[in-house]
Amino acid sequence: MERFSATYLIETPLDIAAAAESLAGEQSSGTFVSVPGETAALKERFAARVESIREIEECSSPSLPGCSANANSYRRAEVVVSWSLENVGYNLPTIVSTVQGNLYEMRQFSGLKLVDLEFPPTFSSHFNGPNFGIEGSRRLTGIQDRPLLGTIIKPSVGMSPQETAELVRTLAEAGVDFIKDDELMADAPHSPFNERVAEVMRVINDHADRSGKKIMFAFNLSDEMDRMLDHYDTVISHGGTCAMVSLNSVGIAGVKKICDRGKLAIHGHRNGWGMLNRHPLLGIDFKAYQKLWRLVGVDQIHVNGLQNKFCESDDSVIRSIKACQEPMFGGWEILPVVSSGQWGGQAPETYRQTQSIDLLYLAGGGILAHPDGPSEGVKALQQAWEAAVAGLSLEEAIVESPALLRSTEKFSKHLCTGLDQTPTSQGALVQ
Ligand SMILES: O=C(O)[C@H](O)COP(=O)(O)O
Ligand SMILES: [Mg+2]
Repeated sequence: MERFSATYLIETPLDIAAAAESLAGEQSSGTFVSVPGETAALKERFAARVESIREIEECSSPSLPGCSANANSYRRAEVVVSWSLENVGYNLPTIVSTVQGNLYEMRQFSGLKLVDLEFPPTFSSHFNGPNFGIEGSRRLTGIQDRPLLGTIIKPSVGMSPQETAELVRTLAEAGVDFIKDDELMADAPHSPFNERVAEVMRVINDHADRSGKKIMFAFNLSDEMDRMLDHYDTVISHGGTCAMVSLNSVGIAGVKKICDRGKLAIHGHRNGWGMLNRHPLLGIDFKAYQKLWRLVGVDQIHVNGLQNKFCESDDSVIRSIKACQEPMFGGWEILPVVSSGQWGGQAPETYRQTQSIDLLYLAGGGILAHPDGPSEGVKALQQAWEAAVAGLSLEEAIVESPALLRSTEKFSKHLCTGLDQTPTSQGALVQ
């Protein structure tokens, strides 16, 4: 029977091999004590296996509270554990409970992070993967030879459907490729979903008729299941091409049901990510996280951005972008969504470090709060990316682009760029 595997970064005061065996036991046929039915034959077939252990380093204090031993030394190691597919079948919620379930609460560990996942080839025929991904998102927007450039409706909450549509009109005239609802706006009393879709799509369809360019708008479906399915149909009936879901709030099964419909590109917003990843010795690394969402079928996924407004380091963002662009089962690329405090000034460094234009690059405040208005904000973003791909630095780019110069004057002072220089000793491990 095929096996799937997970790689963990663990920290423990105990013997590493013994701690890893406890993890494998708790996450398969074992518990805190052996039970009569756990025969040698059953274990042979269903017990998780510790495949490898690579010791990394020792530290003198625990990274997390709640560890059983009061020790002087804690050891860190990378551990690979595998399970037979016979334990779970192709059941994604149960696979998640297997690889990231109760193990996080085990007293044997003072730190535990899921860093990678490997699935056997039959997963590629059982799951669709992204229906659109990078290539399909390009096809739907008609943009082939540069990053897709877009924005987020702001203020995130408080605008009526008509006001939202007016803003969309301005952005359309300015030449934006993509617009999305904020994750805080779904089906609010002051902006009912169906009404917002009707108003916004009228503007987008008019603009497409006149210019031939259809802007992709990611309407935020996130809600209870039946309403999400109804709202999905609303987007289709108005000629929309994309819908957004808050991945962590809607959950694996809900998002999969949406993706399986296969008619709209699905924009995955990962709000709540800090809770899953901010601590270097707890949670899940993006490398593993994005693989789960590719299995679910998400087409576009957020990765923050360089010099973002949050705490994620630039190195971590670059690793996330590259993880999305790495094929899974020989394809299934997912489009990385660079978003968080972006305004174009980060474009040269983003391109220098990724050498890629397969990005959806979003600036909310960075376009809408441009000192000369949103149209100039869009122009600044476009010119920043033209310069970036031509190999220019930001300093060289602003000589050519007055709009980007104005952005630089306004936005660079808002962003902290020193985070990379101050990782903790733990942060240096995995951030
Ligand atoms: O949903 C998002 O991606 C954020 O709201 C980004 O907004 P910002 O560009 O203003 O940081
Ligand atoms: Mg947002």
